[in-house]
Amino acid sequence: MTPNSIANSKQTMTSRWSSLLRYFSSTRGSSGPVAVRVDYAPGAGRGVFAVRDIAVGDLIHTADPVVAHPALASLQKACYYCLQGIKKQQKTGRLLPVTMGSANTARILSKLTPDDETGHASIFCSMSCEDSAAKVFYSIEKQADWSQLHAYCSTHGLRFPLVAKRLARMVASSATSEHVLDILTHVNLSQGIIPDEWKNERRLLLEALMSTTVAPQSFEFLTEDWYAGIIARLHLNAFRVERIDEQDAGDLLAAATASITGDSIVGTAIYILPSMYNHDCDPNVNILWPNNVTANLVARRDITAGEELRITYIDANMPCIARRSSLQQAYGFVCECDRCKEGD
Ligand SMILES: C[S@@+](CC[C@H](N)C(=O)[O-])C[C@H]1O[C@@H](n2cnc3c(N)ncnc32)[C@H](O)[C@@H]1O
Repeated sequence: MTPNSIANSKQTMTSRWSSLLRYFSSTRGSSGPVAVRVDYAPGAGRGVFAVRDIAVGDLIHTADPVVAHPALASLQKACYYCLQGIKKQQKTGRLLPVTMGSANTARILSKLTPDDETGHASIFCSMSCEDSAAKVFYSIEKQADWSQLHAYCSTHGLRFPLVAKRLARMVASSATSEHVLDILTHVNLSQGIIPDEWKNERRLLLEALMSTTVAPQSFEFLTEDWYAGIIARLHLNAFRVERIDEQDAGDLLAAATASITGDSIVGTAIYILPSMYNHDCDPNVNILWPNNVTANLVARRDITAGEELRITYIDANMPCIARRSSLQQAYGFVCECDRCKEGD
């Protein structure tokens, strides 16, 4: 690297950082002015901080994902675009969005492919979701046979390749940039070597995309390095979107715990601002999905201006040793929160 290119890359980082901060400073809570800023958090990289006092139960801000994908097991139970729950009315067999309670009938559109091993159909909760999906990914998706990639994910219990699949289609249709996740932190590959599993997933993805009528040049970005960069970021930043049970709805801790431990996973999503939140085993913020894939960041207790806002990445009800080992394994850090220090 020449001194000039170093200066340029620093400038790019600085301007990226300030545009990110500008974005964050325009993020408003439900009640009142800007509630958060992103700054350096000692010992944990970047973090999110309160810029004003926040009361328990306040919605601090909402966040829409960069990309999301329903779990394979939820394909007939959630909107293929916004992940809103959909249930079948017993009497009529009509499909209704779960949270809206209206007669807005969801429609089964078409099978992903006629010979899709999963046999699932994609369902949208509204015309607007169907239109948005068509614009950003669905028109390309409908042309391809995803059975091999889906079967691979089912067999190996994988969800990240599905998110990468949707992101690749969004990039190919210019709905987003191939660099959209660059700003997020990522796992470091051992000796920089891309694991064979990731190479295999990327090959299945590329083969399916290449079988569409889209010009092959549209997928030039989909190199092994690009794919590895996406998966490496999903590992540290992706959220499991889970439905809040009605009985948990009034209890924020129960709802947050259910969203981490529950087996009713609706899908996987990746966000920018929520990915900047660090972990604490006694968090002051919950991340919840009351309706669909739009995340709600809600205060778990009264928070003072300047305090760092933290969520929990794991089931905080586990014993200390289990929590620490799970954080170390999945996120690569040793938790030094007050609870862990006290061995609680
Ligand atoms: C989702 S990111 C959170 C934002 C991150 N700090 C950043 O700069 O982008 C998760 C990573 O943040 C760091 N982190 C989060 N919580 C932490 C904590 N309690 N202690 C130390 N590091 C933490 C770890 O490196 C972890 O892999």
